[in-house]
Amino acid sequence: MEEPTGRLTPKKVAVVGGGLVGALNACYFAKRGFDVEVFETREDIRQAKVVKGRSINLALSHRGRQALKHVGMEDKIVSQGIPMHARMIHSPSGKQSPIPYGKKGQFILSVDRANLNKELLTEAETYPNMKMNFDHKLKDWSPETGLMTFTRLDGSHDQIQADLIVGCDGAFSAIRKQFLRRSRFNYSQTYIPHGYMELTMPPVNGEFAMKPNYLHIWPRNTFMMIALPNLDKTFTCTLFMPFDEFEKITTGDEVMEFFQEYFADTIPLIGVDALKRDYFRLPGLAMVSIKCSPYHIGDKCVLMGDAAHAVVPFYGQGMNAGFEDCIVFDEIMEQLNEDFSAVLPEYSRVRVPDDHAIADLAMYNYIEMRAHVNSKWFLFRKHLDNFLHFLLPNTIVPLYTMVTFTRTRYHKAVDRWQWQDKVINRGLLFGATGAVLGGSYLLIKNPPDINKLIIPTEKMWARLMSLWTS
Ligand SMILES: Cc1cc2nc3c(=O)[nH]c(=O)nc-3n(C[C@H](O)[C@H](O)[C@H](O)COP(=O)(O)OP(=O)(O)OC[C@H]3O[C@@H](n4cnc5c(N)ncnc54)[C@H](O)[C@@H]3O)c2cc1C
Ligand SMILES: COc1ccc2c(c1)CN(c1nc(C(=O)N(C)c3cc(Cl)c(F)cc3C(=O)O)c(Cl)s1)C2
Repeated sequence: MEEPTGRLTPKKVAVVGGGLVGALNACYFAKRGFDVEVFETREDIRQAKVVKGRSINLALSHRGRQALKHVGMEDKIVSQGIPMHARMIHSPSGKQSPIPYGKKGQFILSVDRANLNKELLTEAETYPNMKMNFDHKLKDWSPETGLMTFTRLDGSHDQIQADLIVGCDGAFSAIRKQFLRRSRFNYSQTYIPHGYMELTMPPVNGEFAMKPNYLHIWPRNTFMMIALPNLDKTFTCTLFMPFDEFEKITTGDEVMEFFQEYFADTIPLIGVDALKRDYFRLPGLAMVSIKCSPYHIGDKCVLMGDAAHAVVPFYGQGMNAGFEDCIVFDEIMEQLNEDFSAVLPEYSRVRVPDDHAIADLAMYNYIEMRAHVNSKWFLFRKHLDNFLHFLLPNTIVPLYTMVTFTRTRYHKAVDRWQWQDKVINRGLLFGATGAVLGGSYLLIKNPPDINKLIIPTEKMWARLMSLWTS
């Protein structure tokens, strides 16, 4: 808009949703000099006693760190996180096997969700061209005029106009509702049959109950638990289980039977009374996968974060992907001179394939882990990945390495992984064929003395199998 002085007044950007992505996005737009207003339905969480979150802690990896770095927040957030250099796989017998995430110095971070959100809100408020509006729930908005209607706790309404509306209002986005009414808007939503429940593992004599710099995993096919460390020396354990299994456990004794069968080593660490009490504190929570396209309407509105792509957490990438949305959008703003009519369609064109790829990957990993992954298979696959990467570092890069430790576009990481899988499978096939052919040739050329062959006895097989399953 042109002021009487001829000076251009900054365009107004409304960020709807002051969660992790909204708070970070507010910093990105404010840094560019826009007049930014954040509208968040909750009260200011920095004043709240308890913050109800979807997960108490999260894994922050490269993509998320790069996004934080762009607004000068990486060092502060990393300093408040706990490095996890490896996974620690817990077998049913309680055996613990570490698998490094990569080379020395390659680690992911366990960060506290509420603290991260608070830090980002506080950083956003340091910009003079920023206005925070808590207790503002978006009820409706018009794609034609950009007029938004917010309701307050006291029942009053606010009507707000903006040049650009950025929908960061999460998986059940109110902004996205207007998209659903439009022709050629694609939308899919899948609830998975598993739910999750968080349990706390307290310190033992003031120290972590388990080794702290690991992402602890108890892979049990249908069931799985993971544990991430917190700065207060507790672990937040997240139990993943089908809802119909959650519903079968109705008494404290049944909780104990279940944990004795699947997660016996955690019982003394979480505590019997705490398990019996906390298991019934909240029901298992649902996990949904949402994909949609395009992410924009005209030059007026764009969706980012879970509002655009809610993913199941089985790659630890939801927040990292949402944070990366902010960098990608900002890079396109730079390329196209902040011309919203060009930036928004280009953002959809570039970002939709990548966010859909990570949504598919996370769902694939959920199905894979539910079906095939127990502790032995998990160990085998990760060691195989790391071995092949060691052998052919520039040819075989594990998928999780590309996803977690690089900014390789998600869809290109999937393409590369599918190519690698073909190469490995062909290699294994040729290798096996070669071994069979070579072995047969040698057997024909030099037949063995049948009397000297060691035929495994029943007892030997039993011993072998007991070793394998222990
Ligand atoms: C169990 C679990 C584990 C996870 N682990 C990881 C992990 O390890 N690593 C990772 O990267 N990601 C993880 N995630 C995903 C991550 O939590 C989300 O991707 C991330 O929170 C998305 O941030 P967001 O800001 O887009 O949405 P949200 O965090 O949902 O924030 C949306 C905000 O919008 C506000 N809002 C909603 N509706 C309105 C409205 N109508 N008007 C105004 N405001 C509104 C909400 O109050 C909220 O503050 C996990 C998720 C779950 C469920
Ligand atoms: C707070 O709640 C949650 C819930 C789930 C997750 C996280 C935090 C953090 N998560 C991470 N996943 C990866 C990963 O790439 N893969 C393939 C894995 C996937 C699963 Cl399911 C797993 F158990 C281990 C790995 C692993 O490789 O360690 C990371 Cl790397 S971090 C999953």
